[in-house]
Amino acid sequence: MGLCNSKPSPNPCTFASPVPDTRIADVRANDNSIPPKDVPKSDLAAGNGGENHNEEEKEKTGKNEKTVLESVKKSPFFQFYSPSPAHYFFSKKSSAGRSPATNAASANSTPKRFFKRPFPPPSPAKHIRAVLARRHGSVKPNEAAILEGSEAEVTGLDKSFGFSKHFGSKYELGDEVGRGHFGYTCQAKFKKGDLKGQQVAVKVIPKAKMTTAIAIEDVRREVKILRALTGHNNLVQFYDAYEDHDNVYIVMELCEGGELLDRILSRGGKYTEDDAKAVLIQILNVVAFCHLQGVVHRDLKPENFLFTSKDENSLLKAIDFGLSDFVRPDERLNDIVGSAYYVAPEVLHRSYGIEADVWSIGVIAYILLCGSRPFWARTESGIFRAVLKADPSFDEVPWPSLSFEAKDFVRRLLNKDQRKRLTAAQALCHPWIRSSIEVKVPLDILIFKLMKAYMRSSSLRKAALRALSKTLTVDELYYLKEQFTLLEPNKNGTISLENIKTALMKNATDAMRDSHIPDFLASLNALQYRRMDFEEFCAAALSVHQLETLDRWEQHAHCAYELFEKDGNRAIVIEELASELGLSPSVPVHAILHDWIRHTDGKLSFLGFVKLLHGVSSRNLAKAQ
Ligand SMILES: Nc1ncnc2c1ncn2[C@@H]1O[C@H](COP(=O)(O)OP(=O)(O)OP(=O)(O)O)[C@@H](O)[C@H]1O
Ligand SMILES: [Ca+2]
Ligand SMILES: [Ca+2]
Repeated sequence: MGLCNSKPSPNPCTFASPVPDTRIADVRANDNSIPPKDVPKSDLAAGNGGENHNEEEKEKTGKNEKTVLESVKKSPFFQFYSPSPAHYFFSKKSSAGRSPATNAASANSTPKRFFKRPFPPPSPAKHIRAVLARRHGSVKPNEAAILEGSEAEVTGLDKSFGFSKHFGSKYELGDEVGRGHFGYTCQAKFKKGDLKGQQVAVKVIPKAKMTTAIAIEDVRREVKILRALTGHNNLVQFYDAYEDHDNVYIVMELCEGGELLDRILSRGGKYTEDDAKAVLIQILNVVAFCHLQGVVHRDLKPENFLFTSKDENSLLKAIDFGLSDFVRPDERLNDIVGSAYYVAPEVLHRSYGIEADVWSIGVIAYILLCGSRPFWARTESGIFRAVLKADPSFDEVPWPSLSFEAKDFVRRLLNKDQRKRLTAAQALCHPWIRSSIEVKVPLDILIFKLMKAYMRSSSLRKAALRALSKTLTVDELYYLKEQFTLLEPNKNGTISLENIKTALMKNATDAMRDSHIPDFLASLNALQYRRMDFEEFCAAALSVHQLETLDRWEQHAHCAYELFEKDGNRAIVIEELASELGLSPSVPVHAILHDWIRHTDGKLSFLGFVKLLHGVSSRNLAKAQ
């Protein structure tokens, strides 16, 4: 484990450094000059002194990080935020259109920002990609351009976005309020009109940093997604985008309460369970909303959530859609992007979807509750190893004193298997969340994915799922009931295809069209001529993979099998079963399905029943062979 201790430090421009992905990291790495008095230098040496340790030693040192943060906080020499010599280089006042190098220190920026490097690499995603590529020795020629794009100046790129060119005449740019790898954000004021004097935030992205077609596309997509996603309370309000010869300007609502990370730090790293809940509910809500629209954020971390005001109960807003993308529920993405501490294992395996965001929320939840990072090491490869192992510790203080539900909640978000992980909407139904606060559960995109699979299933599988749905407990039914209610406006006990479409349209933004969710729904057309009652809905929308994670799964399955025996099981020959399952003739059905059928009476065996519940395809059966 490692402490969440500070803001991003300069991301080394070369990838050879042993410093962990500093997007999330570690002001310590920057301050070589003034170590806090009480803290052993070795513990601070994440960025520069770490080379004295071998990696195991370094990871051990990390275990003490909590104590380190505490002593660091107590120390009168808590100088991590104090200006390094670079401060003098940065200490001029901000003005519009200037190089970010001269913009780092403004009256409103916290001193730690002085440590930001003038020209960090344009994409942290590349950072992760590059590390992996080096490790696997597999940089493909087209990736080489992505990886090295920041170094190799690419000419002939079209850097016009078609945005309005009148930024300067509409807004007066003020002080810098924040900075990331891609740009810097300033306050600005409307110069004239009804809104004269009203404050906004402007993210300025220098075109000089857009050195590859991919970097340009990233900015285009960031604006497209911000423009399309509107109307959620926990999402920063986008106003407009502008450009001139030097920069792109993204104008949005000004959030004056600072980053979630700063608030975590100011509380000494820890939140009470109730305070953590209040933060997590807002994060889960906005992420469920993005997922319903078919948008995956891909860079969820405490730096990318801002409070609207300094108020304790201020609203939290998601920002920075710079790495976001459109994705359908049945689509897998393969580009490795994100921030190392928060990246999900399946992203490193290059096959992921919206579930990756929920993993990152799990990491945030873990940090909120205990003040430490769940996956920590001093090198990038060490962090990736920890992520891939996906075995966060719940043994150390304060975990033993936290509630069982809190731990269960975090565990279910940090499930290594993306199919077993809770969705954002499901997480809002977790007993830990709903025990103390009444939460309005949003519509879950997972429902549509599962219903689609159900509609395409054989009658035998539908019967098996029905049997399983009858074994669900009140807690498990809570989420399904909530979802059903959202789809059932007439409260007549059944839903139709029309109801589903209406519910979606009610929640739709332009992003939903761009992510092709309506096309995805075409598969539910079989519902056109009939309605679905709650019982069938439960069978259609339950996730077998998720139920499998429960301690009582065995009981569920046996109980369901007994029900299936009474009402659904029937004698079936292997060929018929194969055809029911839609297996292709190339699958050696006798070898595979032999044990699925009970030899005494030719009906489905328990093994066959459980396999059927999971759903089979020729492909996964061939793989299992
Ligand atoms: N609407 C806003 N109101 C106030 N501050 C903001 C706003 N948007 C961004 N900021 C500040 O600017 C910082 C950088 O913005 P943002 O995260 O969008 O940039 P980035 O370059 O994409 O960052 P990253 O390095 O995480 O990719 C934020 O962390 C925050 O401190
Ligand atoms: Ca950011
Ligand atoms: Ca970003």
